[in-house]
Amino acid sequence: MASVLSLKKTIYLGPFVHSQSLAELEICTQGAIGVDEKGTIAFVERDVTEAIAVAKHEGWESAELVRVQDNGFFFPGFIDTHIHASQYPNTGIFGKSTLLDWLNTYTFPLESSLHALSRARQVYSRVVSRTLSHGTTTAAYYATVHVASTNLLADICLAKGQRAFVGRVCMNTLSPDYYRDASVEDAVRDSRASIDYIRKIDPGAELVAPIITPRFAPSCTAECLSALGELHRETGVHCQTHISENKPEIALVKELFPERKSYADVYDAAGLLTPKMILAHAVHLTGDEVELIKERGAKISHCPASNTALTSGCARVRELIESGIAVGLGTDVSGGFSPSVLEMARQAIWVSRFVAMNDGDQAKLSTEEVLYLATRGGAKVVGLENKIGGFEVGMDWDAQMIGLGAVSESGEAASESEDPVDVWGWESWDDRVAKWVYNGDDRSTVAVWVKGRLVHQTSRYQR
Ligand SMILES: O=c1[nH]c(=O)c2nc[nH]c2[nH]1
Repeated sequence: MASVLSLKKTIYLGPFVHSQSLAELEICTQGAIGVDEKGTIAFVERDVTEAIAVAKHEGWESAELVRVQDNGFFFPGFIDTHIHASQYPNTGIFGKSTLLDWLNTYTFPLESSLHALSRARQVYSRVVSRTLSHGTTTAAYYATVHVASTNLLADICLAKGQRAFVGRVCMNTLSPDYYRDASVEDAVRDSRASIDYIRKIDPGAELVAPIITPRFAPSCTAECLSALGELHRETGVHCQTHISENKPEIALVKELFPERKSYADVYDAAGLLTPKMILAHAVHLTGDEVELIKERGAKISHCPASNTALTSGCARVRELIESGIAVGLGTDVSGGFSPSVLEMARQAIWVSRFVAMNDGDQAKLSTEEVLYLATRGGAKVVGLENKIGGFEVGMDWDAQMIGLGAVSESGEAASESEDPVDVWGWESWDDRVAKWVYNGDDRSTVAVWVKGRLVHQTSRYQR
């Protein structure tokens, strides 16, 4: 990793957009954000000229200046709260399967092939580069059961400069012979080995941290879940798993854990339902489970593309948010068909509209709300809400420069660069942002920074 201390003081000039609350998006059309040598935001100025912004801050006279290009704006980096790095080659491949047959047909064979480090290097290098190019500055990754390739994913995140939680997957039952933990002891020993390694390569968890990853209740015995709960208590490391994604899965959990009141109770009994747990999906939770998750302070990753692709169901996100649970967005590659959190924001809007068709208009999520889930909401889910997700003094500069295409008077694109969004010049700023949310893609992401370090740029980016 390039040392963050080698950064230069930089002032980012031009419009910026970020969430102030679930429903409120601040759009500052003439901003100046100063970022120090450690990649931390030192000041945020609104409605200032370039000259005044520089003059106002002693010691910033020779700071580097980065100006917004192409009708664009700075936006906080996206936070993908649930992504299987190991499944990236299968993105878009799911046929007509549903969860349990999808796992056996598509997922386990691919994941098991990543025991080969050469394959793991190829897949993990690509997924980290690809997600960075879509503006994902933080990702909560599932790797595989293999310690060496899981550790390699952490190395790659660190080298490419992506903030990440990296989890070695645990699965000691109902899993194929060729891809499983042989025993509870193995699951714990190998999880611990990966935790120790990741803590060694990034001791202060500046960028990369381990995350304990029981795959889901059907693939872990009660003994295994409890042992991982104990490891969680002992190490203080975050946890991630799946919950209540599809109905046959929920029926299976009932059959496997008859002594437990609910799916959520299975995790609670194991000591895993804590404020550091990220639960993916949560499509079919009962009222009692929502209550329990809220009481325990566990968080939820909403994965709309996956839930539609695998016909799992439509999560009732408004109810989850209103119950007080922190919710973020997850691509869930490769149950989800896209590595883009911007696409998830769109998909979350669509899913909420399908819920609204049954439950009423209050279920609909707005553009502002899904952008909150993609940034500040995600930051809460991974426990970094004081560090990332918005532009505040003291937070890290995890950001993306968004560019939008301009239309010339002749009706042609004003610049040579391919841009999926046409801006005519008469739109309000709210409308520009909406056009990006509905039509933008990685071509709109001109440059990306994590902790002040430039980690991705397109050919459009000029310094
Ligand atoms: O969407 C999902 N992807 C997975 O890999 C998985 N494993 C258990 N449950 C799962 N759900």
